Amino acid sequence: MSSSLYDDVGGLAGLRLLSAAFYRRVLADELLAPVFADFTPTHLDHVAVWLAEVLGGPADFSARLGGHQALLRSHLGLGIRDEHRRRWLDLMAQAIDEVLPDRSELAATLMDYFEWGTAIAQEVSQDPAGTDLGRPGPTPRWGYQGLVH
Ligand code: HEM
Repeated sequence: MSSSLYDDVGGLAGLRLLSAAFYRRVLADELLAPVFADFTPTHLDHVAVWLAEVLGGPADFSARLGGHQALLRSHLGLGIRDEHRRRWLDLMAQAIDEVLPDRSELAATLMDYFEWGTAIAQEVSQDPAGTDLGRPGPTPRWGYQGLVH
């Protein structure tokens, strides 16, 4: 109960498995594959490192991958539509089901984060590449009670 989401998903190894299960689905999906046309395997690893930081693990995305600012910038210009976001969430729910321990509170909490985070990604994606995002603040942290900060 007092453990972090990071521990409960199995740390970075668990998040890599989740990321791989998710992108296997994304790249086979006719709606999302074109959005991810520039996908590279580093993307998979970067998503795992981002999630580790958000879920209470090491702050490596901030330390070596550009932090919150870089995460937001990755989505500029993508023009994500509602149906893209819904499909993204469907595929993530399937990936969670496939690779994470069978714990409904953990899955529900992760999906709360993904509902919140995908809305931000969609909003940012309407702005063109190169838009100045100002100072977005530190990487958000998510726990069993929702947004920590
Ligand atoms: C909580 C929600 C999300 C998280 C945590 C997330 C995470 C990330 C991360 C970490 C990157 C950078 C990858 C890298 O550095 O290589 C990225 C890029 C990207 N994201 Fe997201 N993302 C989210 C939502 C979405 C949604 C809803 C879409 C579209 C439906 C999307 C589409 C993309 C695309 C197309 C890229 C660039 C791909 C590439 O560089 O090959 N993301 N995302």
